[in-house]
Formats: sequence, structure tokens, C-alpha cells
Amino acid sequence: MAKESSNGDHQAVVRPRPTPSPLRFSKFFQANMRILVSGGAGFIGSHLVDKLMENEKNEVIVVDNFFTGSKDNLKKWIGHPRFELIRHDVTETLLVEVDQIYHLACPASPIFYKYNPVKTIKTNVIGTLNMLGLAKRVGARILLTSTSEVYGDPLQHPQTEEYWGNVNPIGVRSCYDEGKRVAETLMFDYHRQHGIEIRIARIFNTYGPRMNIDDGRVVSNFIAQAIRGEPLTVQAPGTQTRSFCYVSDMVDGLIRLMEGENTGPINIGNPGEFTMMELAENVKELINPNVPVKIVENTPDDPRQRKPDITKAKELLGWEPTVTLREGLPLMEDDFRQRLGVPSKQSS
Ligand SMILES: NC(=O)c1ccc[n+]([C@@H]2O[C@H](COP(=O)([O-])OP(=O)(O)OC[C@H]3O[C@@H](n4cnc5c(N)ncnc54)[C@H](O)[C@@H]3O)[C@@H](O)[C@H]2O)c1
Ligand SMILES: O=c1ccn([C@@H]2O[C@H](COP(=O)(O)OP(=O)(O)O[C@H]3OC[C@@H](O)[C@H](O)[C@H]3O)[C@@H](O)[C@H]2O)c(=O)[nH]1
Repeated sequence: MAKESSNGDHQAVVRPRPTPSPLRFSKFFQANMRILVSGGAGFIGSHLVDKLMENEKNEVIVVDNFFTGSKDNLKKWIGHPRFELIRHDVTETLLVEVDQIYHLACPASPIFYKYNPVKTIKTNVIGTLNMLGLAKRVGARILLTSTSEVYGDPLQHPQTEEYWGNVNPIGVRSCYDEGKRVAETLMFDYHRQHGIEIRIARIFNTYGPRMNIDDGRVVSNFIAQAIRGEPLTVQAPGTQTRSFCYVSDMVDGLIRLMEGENTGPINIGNPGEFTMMELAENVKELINPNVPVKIVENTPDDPRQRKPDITKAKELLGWEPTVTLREGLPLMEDDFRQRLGVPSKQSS
């Protein structure tokens, strides 16, 4: 049933949507788009919710188990008539009626996804199965936030979507990277077998306000350390690279992917590439030149280089990032200073 289109996208014969509820034919019915965001209390999810809520035609339902997310991230929407927040673990089934599903639920920081690896796999596999089952039942379009980690420790640089990756199946990161690879497989199998409308975003390292202060990822660690006047902990050797995307650019890319006609997978990330030593130098220069850099031990299987090829995103979504690292870091600093209660020298 599946066809390959000229741009290499897979297109299955889309099955007809289930008949809408009779309420939809009522003259009083307001034809809103009802959108489910799993993991919507987290970092990227809560920014996505803010953007979706700007459109008065959208109703947003967030489900989250609050493992790494928090109600605080959504406090401005709690009680809003177009918004609902449900404490729910995606490894359990969910019965709601929605038109679109953004499926983000999954811990993203290595220290959190390694904390309970079996649970991380269950979230990726059973959680994605449950979301796909829901999409199939109600005829919703579903977007999965996959990751650049599906490329593992990449032997191709920069990474294009055609690259199949170099992933350790039995390592300490496997619960996450192999989990996301299975999640992508499930998405395509539901698409080919059941005609579900799918979208897959391969997200590269994203940063911005609202990241947990103790999230453990490198940008949040360095900014919190610089504000507190502590050494910046560069994990050895410090020559490993990452490409950092500001969260507003990411949200824009995710919505374009959902609204467009391409299944993906599509890389969404900022191609600006930095070594961890260069990132530390930028944070020092912009936030606190007095903090030292301290080389600390790394963790197993840390990818040595990572940079997205975003040709597809540019061509198919008309998307490219607009916020540079040096513009984004100070925006995140303001948010961290507020939450840490440490005003900048100028404002104190
Ligand atoms: N931020 C990045 O750099 C990045 C990069 C690649 C992919 N991603 C993906 O984007 C998504 C969001 O990442 P983030 O950075 O916002 O992380 P995050 O940890 O801030 O958000 C994840 C959210 O999912 C919730 N969650 C976790 N397990 C759940 C479960 N079993 N049931 C219900 N809710 C659950 C958490 O409580 C949290 O609110 C994740 O799927 C992640 O894999 C993020
Ligand atoms: O304090 C720190 C933390 C991390 N690092 C280094 O910074 C680099 C980035 O580490 P992070 O923990 O921020 O994130 P990673 O790139 O390893 O993984 C991320 O990849 C993409 C997403 O799927 C996830 O958000 C996350 O898994 C690594 O090389 C790590 O060794 C430091 O040098 N110091």
C-alpha cells in the first residue's frame, strides 16, 4: 500500500477518518482543532503549548507524568477554557478525542533517561504504541519528537536523514537512542499498515528558558555554573561537538512539520557547530569571565560530533533557525537568574 513520492517521503494510502460525533453538525458547534501534547509540561512541550494556545481556534490537552516536567511551566494556562492538564503516564492507554497529537513524552536529559532505563524504554515503545493506537482510533495526525541520538556516534558528518546511524544496542544510552529508533519504526509501521498520518522530527540539542536548572544537559549546567560562580564542568576531552538550537526556532519547526505534507523524518536543529570547550568559552565571555573551566570525566558512548544537515527542512518546510547561540544564551541567562534569585551586576 505504501508509495514513495518524488521527494523520497513515504506515503501510505490514508484511511478515511472515523465519522465525526453528531455534535460536530450542531449549528452551535465551534470547529476548533483539539490538540494533544504528551510531555507538554516539559521544556520544549511547554513552549509548544504557548505557541499553540496563541491560536484561538486551538484547544490544547496536555498529558504528563511530571517526571522531568512541572505544572509551573504551564501555570499561565491552568484554568483557561481552551486548556486541560491531565496527570497521565503514556505507558498506560488514554481515551480522548483529538485531531492532532504532538508526542513528546520522554525524559530527554541523559542523567534522567539513564536513571530508570527500563522505564525509558517503556515510555518510548509502549508510550508510542499507545499514542499511535489513539491516533488510529480517532483518525488524528501524530508527530513524534525523535532525536539526533538515532545517529549514535555518527560516522557521517553532518548528518542527513538518509544516514542510518552508528548506535550501540547494549550501551547505557541505548534505552533512549534505541528506544527512539523503535518509536520511529512503530510510526512508519502504523503509517504503512493502518494509513495513520505521521510526522517525525529528529531534534538536535535544544536549549532555552525553562530548562530544569538541574537538568544535567550542557547548556543549562554551564549557565547555572556561571551564574553561581562555579567552575564550568567540561566533560573530557572537550573537543566533542554539538549544534544548539534555540527553543522558539524548534517550536516553529515542529509546527511547520505538523502542518505540512511531509512525513519526515526531518532534522530540526541549528547547524552552528561548537566544541564543548568553545561553548564554555562563550558562556564565560557572555555571563561570567571569572569562572574557571574544569575538565571532568565523561560518560560512556558520548557522541564525538553532531551537526544537522537541514537541507530537507529548508526545502520541504521553508524552515531554518534564526537565533544564534550568542543571541540565545543571554535570553536563557535572564530566566536562570530570575529562578536562581541572582540578579545581574547591572540590575543589582
Ligand atoms: N531538548 C532537546 O535537546 C531534545 C533533543 C532531541 C529530542 N528531544 C525530544 O523532545 C522531547 C521533549 O524534550 P525536552 O527537552 O522538553 O525534555 P523534558 O524532559 O523537559 O520533557 C519531557 C516531558 O515528558 C514527560 N514524561 C516523561 N516520561 C513520561 C511518561 N512516561 N508519561 C508522560 N509524560 C512523561 C516529562 O515529565 C516531561 O514533562 C522528548 O521526546 C525528547 O526526546 C529533545
Ligand atoms: O556539564 C556537562 C554536561 C555535558 N557535557 C558534554 O556536553 C555534550 C552534550 O551533552 P548533553 O547532556 O547536553 O546532551 P547530549 O548531546 O549528550 O544528549 C542530548 O542529545 C539530544 C537529545 O535527544 C537529548 O536532549 C540529549 O540526549 C556531551 O558531549 C557531554 O559530554 C559537558 O561537557 N559538561
